[in-house]
Amino acid sequence: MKHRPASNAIQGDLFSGFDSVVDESIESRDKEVLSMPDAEVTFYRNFFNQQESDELFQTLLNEIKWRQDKMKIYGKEVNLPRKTAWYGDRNMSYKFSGIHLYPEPWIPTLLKVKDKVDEIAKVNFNSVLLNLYRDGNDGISWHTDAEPELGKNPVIASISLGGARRFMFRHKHSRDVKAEIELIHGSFLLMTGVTQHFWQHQIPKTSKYVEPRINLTFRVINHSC
Ligand SMILES: O=C(O)CCC(=O)C(=O)O
Ligand SMILES: [Fe+2]
Repeated sequence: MKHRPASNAIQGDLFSGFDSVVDESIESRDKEVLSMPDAEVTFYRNFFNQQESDELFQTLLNEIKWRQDKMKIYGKEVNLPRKTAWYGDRNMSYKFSGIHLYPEPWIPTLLKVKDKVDEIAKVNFNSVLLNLYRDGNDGISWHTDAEPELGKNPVIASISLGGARRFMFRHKHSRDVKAEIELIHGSFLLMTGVTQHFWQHQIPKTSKYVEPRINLTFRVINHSC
């Protein structure tokens, strides 16, 4: 499977409405600091090389216990438009609607990814949420990653594998302030600081043909029992 296009990692201008998109004075050639107000967002486009990314995608597709979760819309239960999974430390649980949820235990492939992500983010992540977008009908609608369990300024470390998808940001106080990046195979997007206070994000559905995509968002969940 070939996922990485030669050059169009970011389509056209990364952002509309900002003069300077990428801070080029940064130490690593592969590290791009996005110029967004009220945010700390860094993008590493070649975090994993093509071969590593291909292998990771296949292994995770086969080994993760993908679940079809449901959500309530106007009182009606419908399938989430993606498959999901949650892995993490055993001593951790997450209370949701009065019930305790426990993560699946880490598997070696996830721990390998976690080590590399921990090192760059300088965080010891204790859980990862995985999303499988089977095709363009799958997506995730506008939200922030701001559950109380994630603490005041959550660090969200997001790895993308498989078909590239648009990742859109909109400012919570002025919705016409927007940003967008294409999350390509093997890339790493790191959101820190006050980002979740000011910006929502989404992966829009698309009628264009897109390859399946796996996303991993590493998180630190403070609540434990
Ligand atoms: O798939 C992505 O890149 C984003 C997923 C996401 O925002 C989430 O799981 O909270
Ligand atoms: Fe999110």
